[in-house]
Amino acid sequence: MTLSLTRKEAAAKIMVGLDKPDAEAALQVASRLEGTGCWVKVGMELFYAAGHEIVRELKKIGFKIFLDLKMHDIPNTVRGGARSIARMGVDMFNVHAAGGSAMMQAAMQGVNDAVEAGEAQSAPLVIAVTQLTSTSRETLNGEIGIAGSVEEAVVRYAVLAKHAGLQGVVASPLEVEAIKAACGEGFLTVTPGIRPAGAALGDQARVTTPREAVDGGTDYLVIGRPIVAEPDPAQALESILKELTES
Ligand SMILES: O=C(O)c1cc(=O)[nH]c(=O)n1[C@@H]1O[C@H](COP(=O)(O)O)[C@@H](O)[C@H]1O
Repeated sequence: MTLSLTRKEAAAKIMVGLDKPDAEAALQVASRLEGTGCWVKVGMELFYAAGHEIVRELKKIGFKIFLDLKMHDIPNTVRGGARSIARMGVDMFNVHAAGGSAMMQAAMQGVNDAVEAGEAQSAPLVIAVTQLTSTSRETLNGEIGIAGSVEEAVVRYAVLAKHAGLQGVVASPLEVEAIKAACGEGFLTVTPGIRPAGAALGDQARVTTPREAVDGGTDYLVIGRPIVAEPDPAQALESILKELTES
């Protein structure tokens, strides 16, 4: 089914991955995206270089922020990490489902700790990375040692994340239907592995176009290089929005 979205609806689904080496480069792109209504994602490259300050700057501009640090550690460490993240006032962050349910529950506890102590005004959404979108079935079976299809592995992690109390998962758009069938429509799917027709795949293994991802029922599309590595990021975002608003 082809879903017809307004421009506002389409923009609110897009999370632009600000994968840039420093604050200056990130803010240069962000300034071009200001006012569009899209989210921004701050990942390891930018956060390890520019830390809390870049999060503050992006919030000041008015962006909703997905802090993508993919925590994966013992429960006590993740609980403390989640509390620190919640204090920063981001809207969403992620942990690895492979850390198991005690670790994921600890992330939720860390968020509650911050809210109850009055350190965070509201609780960020917490989502779990299932299988990285760069992972193919060959890698899953042959290197990581998990048998079966990628979809089976993703759904198993999604169910675990749901039972641990998380609000959603990161997966490829190819697995959204199966995740929603197993975890319910309200369980969020955040999907990288988005490539406009003809764009280079790079290291991504499980991909769809923006239109296919939306038609497949995803909640959020994470898009990095097809926007931020283009000479004109605003124009690149516009052409993706155009694709999503045409029925
Ligand atoms: O958690 C993520 O955001 C993530 C999970 C995943 O499985 N695959 C994945 O690509 N990502 C992130 O999504 C972004 C995708 O970027 P592009 O491949 O450049 O569009 C990167 O910032 C990745 O770190």
